This record gives sequence, structure tokens and C-alpha cells, in this order.
Amino acid sequence: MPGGHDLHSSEWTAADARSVLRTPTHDDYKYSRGTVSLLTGSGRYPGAAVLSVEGAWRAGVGMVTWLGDRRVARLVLQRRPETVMGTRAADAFVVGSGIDGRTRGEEQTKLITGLLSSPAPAIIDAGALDLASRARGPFVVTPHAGELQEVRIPLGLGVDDIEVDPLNERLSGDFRERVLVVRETAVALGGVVLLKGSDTIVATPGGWWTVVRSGTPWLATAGTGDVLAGAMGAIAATASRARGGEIDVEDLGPIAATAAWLHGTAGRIAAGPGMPITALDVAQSLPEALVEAYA
Ligand SMILES: NC(=O)C1=CN([C@@H]2O[C@H](COP(=O)(O)OP(=O)(O)OC[C@H]3O[C@@H](n4cnc5c(N)ncnc54)[C@H](OP(=O)(O)O)[C@@H]3O)[C@@H](O)[C@H]2O)[C@@H](O)CC1
Ligand SMILES: Nc1ncnc2c1ncn2[C@@H]1O[C@H](COP(=O)(O)OP(=O)(O)O)[C@@H](O)[C@H]1O
Repeated sequence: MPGGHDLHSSEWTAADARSVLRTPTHDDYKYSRGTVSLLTGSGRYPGAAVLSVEGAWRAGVGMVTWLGDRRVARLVLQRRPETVMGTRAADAFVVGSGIDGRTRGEEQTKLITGLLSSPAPAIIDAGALDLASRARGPFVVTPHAGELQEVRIPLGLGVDDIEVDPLNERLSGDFRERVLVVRETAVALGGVVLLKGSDTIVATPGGWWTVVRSGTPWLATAGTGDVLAGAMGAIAATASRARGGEIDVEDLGPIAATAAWLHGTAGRIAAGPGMPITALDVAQSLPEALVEAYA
């Protein structure tokens, strides 16, 4: 498997992404291509629902279903009438983007934990990060550096003891140290950890890791992480469906890295010679990024 332990040969490439991606065949129909179901967005962050749904559709999947705040549903449908509303059986789930973990209500927590009780793979983002331990199936958490403690605190990984684990210092230290932080978190969590940034680091509980550097600093703009979560859910759904649901947590490492590679490449394509981009621009460039993976 590409990636591994060597700091010098660990970067995820187009060829690695290609080994994970699946293109539709003559025999495919919408369900055989995979269904991803998202529980994203809220009254406070309605746009994140639209962005994650757009990311999912544009990464290429048979069906996208969405569940969430009724006021938000209209916005999702305005942008993507293809989206099916409500819960259904799915090949992968995305939860938490556009949800505020600090103000999350009991009903929302119940909905999230309900979806996480499925054996299907889950992408756990933003306001659901603290619920990762409730996942029954294999999962990926997708924090940025400011959110990593949401994952580490429930694991007792010492972020509350500044003498033992000065997390911010470790994350702003050298690359090797950041990789160590991500790897130790994945082992303790029993799930894949994808730490977003200019170097996006992905580690699995089994010790495998890789780094994705396909992006551009123009990606540092609100909502691009929501697009990434949706795209990752779509890629996990297609992979899971293609393997008859037989997907384990170690399989999710390369899947998460592939989503980050595509997303970074889409950002680079959208920014062209160096233009400001928005999160929707990134989602819209995902199909071109797929073409680049196969070039
Ligand atoms: N249009 C929409 O609907 C959008 C919806 N969104 C949704 O908003 C919700 C909140 O997401 P959020 O990332 O804004 O969390 P937030 O609580 O402010 O961060 C906590 C602290 O972390 C830090 N920090 C942040 N990034 C960092 C980094 N890369 N590297 C290092 N540190 C970083 C930063 O600390 P500071 O810089 O102040 O020291 C900040 O105070 C979430 O559900 C998301 O999906 C957004 O996607 C935007 C578009
Ligand atoms: N300087 C950078 N260079 C490359 N990619 C970046 C940079 N800053 C952020 N990104 C990427 O942009 C995305 C930002 O996601 P996130 O922080 O969750 O934003 P949001 O919460 O606004 O959606 C991630 O995919 C991250 O890897």
C-alpha cells in the first residue's frame, strides 16, 4: 500500500488516488454506484449543508440523501434538486459539518448517534467530533488544528495538562511531530484521523499514515472543509458499495487521503494561476480533479 512510515516517500499521489477511485461501468445503476447520506448544516450554519451536499455530488456518487433542519432543506434543494430528503439506508454517512458542538441540542445529538449506530463507514466532522466514540462502523474524523482537541479530550490524551501535552506547540512544531500527534490520536481513537491544513496528514489506528499536499493556500477560505467532508462521504460510499460493504478502518485511510487529494487538486484547478476562490468553486472543480487523477 502506498504511504507508510518513511517521511520521504509518504506523499499521496494521483496514482494512489486512482487506485482508490472507481468509475461507473456499463452494468452500473444509481444504487450500485453508492448512496451517501449527510446530516450537516444547521440554522446557524445553513450554508455548510449546501456545500457538503455539493461536494458529495461533484465527487461522483449514485445518490446523495440529506437529513437536517427543515429550514435548511429548502436551500439544499434550491442548489441541488437531485438530493433526496430524509433518512435511508446508505453506504456511508457524513455528520457534523455546519453543526456547532457547543450548542448542539439533544435531538441533534440523538440523530447523529442514530446514524453512527450503522455499520456503514462514517465521516465525522466539526460539531460531531466529540461523538466519534459512538460510531459502530469504521470512521474518519476530519478536524482542523483548532478542532483536534475535541477528539483528544474524550480520549484523555492530556490536552488539559499543558505540561504533559502542549498540543498547539506540538502542532506548530516540525512535520515529524505533527505526524506523531495524528498517529497517536488515531491509535487511541480506533478510527482514522485526517488533520486538515496545508499538509493534510492522515493516519489509521494500524499505524499507516500519509500526507496530502495537492492543495493551495487559496483553499484557506470558509466552507472548503465542508466540501471536503461531502466529497469524502461520496468516495467512501462508492468504495464501500463496490466491496459489498466489506470495508474496514484501515481501508478508510487511503479513501480519506484520496478525498483530500481530489479536494486539494480541485482547489488548485479553481485557483488557476492564483485567483481567489470560494468553497463552491472548489466543489465545482472536483470533476476536473477526477480527470487529473486519471491523466
Ligand atoms: N458557510 C458555512 O455554513 C460555514 C460553516 N462552517 C461551520 O462552522 C462551524 C465552526 O467551524 P470553524 O472552523 O469556524 O470553528 P471555530 O469554532 O471558529 O474554530 C475553533 C477555533 O479553531 C481555530 N482554528 C480554526 N481553523 C484553524 C486552523 N485551520 N488551524 C488552526 N486553528 C484553527 C480558531 O482559533 P483562533 O484562530 O481564533 O486562535 C477558532 O477559534 C463548523 O460546524 C463548520 O462546519 C465553516 O465551515 C465556515 C463556513
Ligand atoms: N494554507 C493552506 N494550504 C492548503 N490547504 C489549506 C490551507 N489552509 C486550509 N487548507 C485546506 O482548506 C480546508 C479548510 O477546512 P476547514 O478548516 O474545515 O474550513 P471550514 O471549517 O471553513 O470549512 C481544508 O481542506 C484544509 O486542508
